[in-house]
Amino acid sequence: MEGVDYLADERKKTEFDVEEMKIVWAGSRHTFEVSDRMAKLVANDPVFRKDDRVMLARKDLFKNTLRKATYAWKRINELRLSEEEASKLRSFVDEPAFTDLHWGMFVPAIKGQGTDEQQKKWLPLAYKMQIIGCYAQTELGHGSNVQGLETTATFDPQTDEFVIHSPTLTSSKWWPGGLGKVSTHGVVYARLILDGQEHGIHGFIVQLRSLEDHRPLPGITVADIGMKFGSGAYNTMDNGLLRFDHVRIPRDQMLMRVSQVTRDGKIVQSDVPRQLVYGTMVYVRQTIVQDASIALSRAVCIATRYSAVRRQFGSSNGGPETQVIDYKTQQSRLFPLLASAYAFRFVGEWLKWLYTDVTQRLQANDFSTLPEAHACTAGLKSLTTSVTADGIEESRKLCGGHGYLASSGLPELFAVYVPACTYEGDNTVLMLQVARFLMKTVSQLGSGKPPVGTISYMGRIEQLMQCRCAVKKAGDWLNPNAVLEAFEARAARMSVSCAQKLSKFSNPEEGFAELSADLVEAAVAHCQLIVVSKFFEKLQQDIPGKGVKRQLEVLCGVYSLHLLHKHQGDFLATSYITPKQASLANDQLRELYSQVRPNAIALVDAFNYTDHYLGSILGCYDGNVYPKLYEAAWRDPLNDSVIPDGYEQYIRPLLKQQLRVAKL
Ligand SMILES: CCCCCCCCCCCCCC(=O)SCCNC(=O)CCNC(=O)[C@H](O)C(C)(C)COP(=O)(O)OP(=O)(O)OC[C@H]1O[C@@H](n2cnc3c(N)ncnc32)[C@H](O)[C@@H]1OP(=O)(O)O
Ligand SMILES: Cc1cc2nc3c(=O)[nH]c(=O)nc-3n(C[C@H](O)[C@H](O)[C@H](O)COP(=O)(O)OP(=O)(O)OC[C@H]3O[C@@H](n4cnc5c(N)ncnc54)[C@H](O)[C@@H]3O)c2cc1C
Repeated sequence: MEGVDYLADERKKTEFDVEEMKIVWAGSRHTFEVSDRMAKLVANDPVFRKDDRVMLARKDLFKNTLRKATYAWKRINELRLSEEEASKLRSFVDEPAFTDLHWGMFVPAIKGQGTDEQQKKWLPLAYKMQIIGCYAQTELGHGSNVQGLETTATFDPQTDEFVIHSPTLTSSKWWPGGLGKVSTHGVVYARLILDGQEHGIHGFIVQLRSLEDHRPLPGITVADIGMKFGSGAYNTMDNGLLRFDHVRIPRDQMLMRVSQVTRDGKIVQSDVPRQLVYGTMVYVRQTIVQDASIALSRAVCIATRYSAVRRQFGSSNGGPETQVIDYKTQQSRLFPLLASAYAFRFVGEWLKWLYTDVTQRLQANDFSTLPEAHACTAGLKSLTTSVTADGIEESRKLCGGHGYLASSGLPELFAVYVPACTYEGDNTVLMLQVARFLMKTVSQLGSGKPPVGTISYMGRIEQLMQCRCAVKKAGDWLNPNAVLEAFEARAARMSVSCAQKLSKFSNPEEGFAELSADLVEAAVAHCQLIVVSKFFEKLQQDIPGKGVKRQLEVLCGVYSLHLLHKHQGDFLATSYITPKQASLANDQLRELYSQVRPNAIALVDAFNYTDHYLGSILGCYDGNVYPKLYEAAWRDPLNDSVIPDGYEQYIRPLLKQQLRVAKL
């Protein structure tokens, strides 16, 4: 029935102020209002319909995306939206497109690595979309190993130009989003060669297509790399391949904030560290952490609402069956994901602050916090995307058979999201960067330079190596200090243990390679500690609204104790806790699930997602799932006719043949 709220009884159980929780989730009242306005604008505009996306063939799908992206740009200009509003509007359109790379990587690369003059020349064109750009770094042969890229940029002093060339098949650029069919320009990463000498990887602005007729410029071969995982999903994006045959660009199109090439072909290094060539990746990793909480919360919202609607078993005296959300097994799979979504939201907020802080310091030539910013963005990108990708798949299973239907929204969400574990740095490769940072920190302990920021706990290494958990009863695990010390001791001990093993190798690189699986585990422990500690820091803020802080305390407990339970092997092996204390943590966790239960629907309502954005029948706000599933089945093109196409050609002859066999 239209207008009936099938989840009304659930909403009546709520013990906190949902409207205030929406503000906490959004980050501020202002952000909430902007998001809410942009989400509704998109949801109410039929051009942004997306329920037919998974049915479209690639060409139609791609053209449809072009239509939506250009219409979104038109609306942004007509309504004179601010940068913040425009970015929100694009995210609610919820369809990967060339514009993501243009705004998300091409523009930031020029901003971060271009000189003032270069920014003045290129940014106005990019801001008006008079040129469209991509980020062309990865090649067929190398993605993770950026130093291994093969494209060359050779300076020709005669003409004052760089010659961009792809010397091998494996040097073909491969994957850049927006490159395949749309981009007119790219920031292309290549090995700089001056007078026969190599000078490492640098970024160059290269025009790829004519601004008149969109044809590739002379010497350029460009195409789409083909279909990717899933239907709909990331196939809206034209990931591309690109080859250069001695393509010439003016010298001033090398991005020269980090190093400059002079008219006579000499390289001049500025004070800026060379790692800033990787700066765009640091920026995007930080945004990916913020996006992880969005993707996970969408999946959790769908699974939570459906778990309250779905009933199986347990009817007594003809009464209703049990809501599947009441099964402890369902809660133990669902509520940690709900808590993780909130945890990632807060750590993402903090990481954005850290990134802004490091950017301001870099502008003042203070490079001291760059290694920590790299380790935090790399590690948290890796941790949050892995948990989110697994969490979306778990949410699908939490919805039983119906979760496998495209109309649940979960298969497409998974297919769109899962490459986040690979792009912007493979998650294992990134955790190894964190491990390097940790090993360096341990080796410098006692050098008189105290570790700061997220690594400051290492400054108390002696205490952390010796302390023992003081928990005596389950409720003691609600004490933030007990939880924090447990995570600090576990992380510190795992790092020190790796460092001790490493010191036995005469060749440290060999040791690092041999111990890399243990090192990744130590890095994960460190990153989980960061997330837990940022959740506790959030709770120290003034949080208004009836019961809001209390709910967040419960979720923080669920997040940290479920990690403790899942990784109890680490905590036990490092001898910080006893088996009895591990068991008490699990008892407390079960108790916390009971406290989440009456608030579960309100906790996902606080994400404030429109039905359009969720794109899921199972997750619709009113919970009226069954009639909607039934109607959606009838909308499938296979049901356009009672007798399917192909009946005469295949089914009829088959049945006839079986008849003949039966007669024999
Ligand atoms: C609104 C926004 C929307 C978002 C839009 C986007 C949507 C998303 C769409 C999808 C878009 C997908 C788009 C895409 O996918 S774009 C392509 C993304 N590609 C990658 O992420 C490649 C991954 N590989 C690397 O980053 C490097 O090559 C690594 C790091 C693995 C090694 O590298 P290398 O072999 O050179 O280094 P080293 O290990 O010898 O270390 C040397 C030193 O450098 C330091 N170091 C290393 N890296 C950094 C750094 N970054 N900042 C600061 N420092 C750094 C390091 O700590 C060490 O320091 P020290 O120990 O010597 O002191
Ligand atoms: C959807 C999508 C969009 C993309 N968009 C862009 C884009 O816009 N621009 C762009 O330039 N690139 C883009 N990429 C490329 C992406 O950045 C790379 O694929 C990514 O960095 C991983 O590199 P790789 O493919 O070389 O993986 P590989 O490094 O080949 O990884 C293969 C396996 O080897 C392991 N491995 C590799 N090195 C090590 C090591 N040192 N130690 C231990 N294990 C290791 C990895 O863990 C992984 O299991 C995109 C990729 C995808 C999937």
